[in-house]
Amino acid sequence: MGELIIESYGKINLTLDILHKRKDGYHEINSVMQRIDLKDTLAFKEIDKGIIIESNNPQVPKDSTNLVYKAWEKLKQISGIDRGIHVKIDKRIPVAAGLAGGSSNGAATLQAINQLWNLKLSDIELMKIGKDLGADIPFCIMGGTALAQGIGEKLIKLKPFTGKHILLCNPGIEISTAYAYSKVQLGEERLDVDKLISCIEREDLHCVAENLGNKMETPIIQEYPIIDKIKSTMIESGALGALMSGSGPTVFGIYDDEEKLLFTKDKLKDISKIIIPCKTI
Ligand SMILES: C[C@](O)(CO)[C@H](O)COP(=O)(O)OP(=O)(O)OC[C@H]1O[C@@H](n2ccc(N)nc2=O)[C@H](O)[C@@H]1O
Ligand SMILES: Nc1ncnc2c1ncn2[C@@H]1O[C@H](COP(=O)(O)OP(=O)(O)OP(=O)(O)O)[C@@H](O)[C@H]1O
Repeated sequence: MGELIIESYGKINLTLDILHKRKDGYHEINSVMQRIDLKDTLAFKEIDKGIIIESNNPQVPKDSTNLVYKAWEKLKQISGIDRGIHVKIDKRIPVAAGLAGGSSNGAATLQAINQLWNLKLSDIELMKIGKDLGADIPFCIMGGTALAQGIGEKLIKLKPFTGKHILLCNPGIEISTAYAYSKVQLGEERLDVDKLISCIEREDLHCVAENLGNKMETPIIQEYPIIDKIKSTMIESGALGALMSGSGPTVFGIYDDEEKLLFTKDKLKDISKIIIPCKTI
């Protein structure tokens, strides 16, 4: 039996407003999410029973806490099919970095098993199933550019914002998503998400870069000032805008010019080891 290869893409949040905390502990958000071409590659092979997870990155859990495991378990339960799977994760997306690496692997697994077991579930159905495993999974299935509301599962497709030069820089700290949410100051002040959407609709890159925002950024920077240092280095070296993505700590810079991106890459070398150029897709 051959392998089924699925590419598992990361995301950035161009804007992330956090509205309030719900009774179930989750937060309502208003966020523009964007797929990037930084990806893990997952290779799936059917086996008789159980699940075996392998990865080139030792930070990736191999047990039931892996979203790949959770996706397999959920589809077994829904379909009544009890077949095994062997998954090799070639990890390139930094772990616990605000880039939805785990969620994206979970989404890829739902899509892979849907094919392997011939379940004929639509993307909408997979998104509904995925939402209970992780709030970012529905977007990882949809991809592109989208407005995400609710806990992140209510998605509205936006005009594609593709081919933009992005530089990612991760200071090598892991931040748990639950922790980042717990640090947010909930208040009346709102980010202008509509403005950002209008910039995307007009294909105005400068306008997008000027209207980036993330409610998690200030409290996380208070704890990890290096994030601010990365942002200012990007801006001083020619980025149009820079922001922490999701729950952090990865910072992304937006560029209109690849030369400036490469110049920044050089400037960041002394601050961080993880510097990744990519593009929006
Ligand atoms: C920060 C973002 O990446 C922005 O896109 C997402 O909201 C996080 O999505 P995720 O990592 O898929 O989150 P989950 O794995 O579902 O949740 C992890 C934890 O984050 C918190 N959480 C998550 C999503 C949300 N809308 N509100 C929350 O309060 C909850 O404490 C939850 O227990
Ligand atoms: N397939 C996976 N790849 C990486 N981490 C995973 C995976 N499955 C579960 N995890 C766990 O999830 C935690 C968060 O990792 P992940 O890379 O998803 O963070 P993130 O990019 O901040 O995600 P998000 O933006 O969705 O909050 C890790 O600490 C890890 O233990």
